[in-house]
Amino acid sequence: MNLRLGTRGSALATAQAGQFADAVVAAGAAQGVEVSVELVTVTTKGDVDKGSLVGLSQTGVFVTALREALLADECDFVVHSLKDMPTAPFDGLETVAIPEREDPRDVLCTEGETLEELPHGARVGTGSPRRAAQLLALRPDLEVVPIRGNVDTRLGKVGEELDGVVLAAAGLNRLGRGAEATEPLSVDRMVPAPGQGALAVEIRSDAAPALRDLLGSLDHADTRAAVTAERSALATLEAGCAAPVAAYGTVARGRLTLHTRVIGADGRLALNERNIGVPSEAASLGRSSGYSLLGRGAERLMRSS
Ligand SMILES: NCc1[nH]cc(CCC(=O)O)c1CC(=O)O
Repeated sequence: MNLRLGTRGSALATAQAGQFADAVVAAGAAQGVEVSVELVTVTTKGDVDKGSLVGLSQTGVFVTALREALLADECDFVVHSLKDMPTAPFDGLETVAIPEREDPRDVLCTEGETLEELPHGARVGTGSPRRAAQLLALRPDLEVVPIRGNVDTRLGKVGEELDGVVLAAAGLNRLGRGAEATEPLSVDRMVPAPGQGALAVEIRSDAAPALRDLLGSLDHADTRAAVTAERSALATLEAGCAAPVAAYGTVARGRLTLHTRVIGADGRLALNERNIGVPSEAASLGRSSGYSLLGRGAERLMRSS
């Protein structure tokens, strides 16, 4: 089977596409099918536009061009960072696999100081309202500096105009730069973005059964349940990935635990919900967590940012 995998051209996107392509080839070999995967680079509006990420990402610019290329049969499947995917389903496409999640945590990258050790008023860069608010909750004295750009650009500012940046561990690891993380921030201190560290693999709804089976074999049930709950909380809150909404689910011993956090822009007020359910009802667990937060005033808190 000769397959075309559509990917963005950024270093992170091509790294994760390449790693996933290797996994597809290995899955084929395990099933006795010879598979080759060719990467097809698609340029997205998010790669071109130099404006602020906030607002842009909400409309899923990173994702739309890949989906259009898939619908136009320029490729056979695409891989997205699940974190960047809008929660609304997309007509004509389906998520055939959510592979096992990478490290879901955010990490602080500095010249050696931990978050606690950074000097008073240190400048820490992030373009994410979720990271900014949680940073301020932990260290109200910090100056959070809005930045965007690829991982390389962000890391390059450390020791220059910034004392540190916060990035996703998964992105650094996929780029082979995990050693540049100074301190992983625990999922309780810095609750991750819904879907952080996970990938979503999409195919056309009319894809051949052999392709569907091959890619479907890479689905990881526990990851799928966890991110389904996280994203359903996000959708219930009617928040995009630029909102100060964090959600992290885990499956252990047949139970799905979901921690959802909505936090005001200055970090002084946070609402937390911790809910436990079963993986088969992940979506409803996320929904009830979202509704509880709305009932407790989450909407006003989200508007404050
Ligand atoms: N919004 C950008 C983005 N989308 C996915 C990742 C990498 C990690 C992941 O899969 O969550 C990143 C970079 C980052 O947030 O540091």
